[in-house]
Amino acid sequence: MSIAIITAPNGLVDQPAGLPREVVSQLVERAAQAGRTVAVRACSSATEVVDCLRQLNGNGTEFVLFDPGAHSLSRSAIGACVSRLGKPSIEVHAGPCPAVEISSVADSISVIDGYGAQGYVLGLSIALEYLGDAECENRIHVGT
Ligand SMILES: O=C1C[C@@](O)(C(=O)O)C[C@@H](O)[C@@H]1O
Repeated sequence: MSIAIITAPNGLVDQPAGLPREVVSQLVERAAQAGRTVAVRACSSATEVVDCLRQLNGNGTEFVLFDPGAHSLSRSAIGACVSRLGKPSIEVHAGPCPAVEISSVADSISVIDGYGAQGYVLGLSIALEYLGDAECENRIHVGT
């Protein structure tokens, strides 16, 4: 029932750990509207990202948004880890990212880069649509 969001160390400029509080609120609210939950993990090292990904096995996570960080070696290790998970995923980068190793990751839906923390909000919309919730959400009308 849930979407895992894993951020990398220094994934956002001027934001050493994790996502801004208002972005987390947007993510939680948007997922809740669609009857889902988000689990946001701010990692402080590539090892932690890998550990987080491993913990997603069999815990009900349906979709993964993740930032593999800057280091190319750890990026490929993280890419392999996501591939092994076998869950649909989107790689999110705050800034433009030249290397897209994730294109080789099984079940990868997309790569989002250059939208800062809002990239996760965009990623969540894509994830919810992919999981088939967008239609259900549109059945709720507030106002006219
Ligand atoms: O957008 C970026 C830049 C980056 O990809 C880099 O190569 O430095 C590292 C990512 O963690 C971050 O999200």
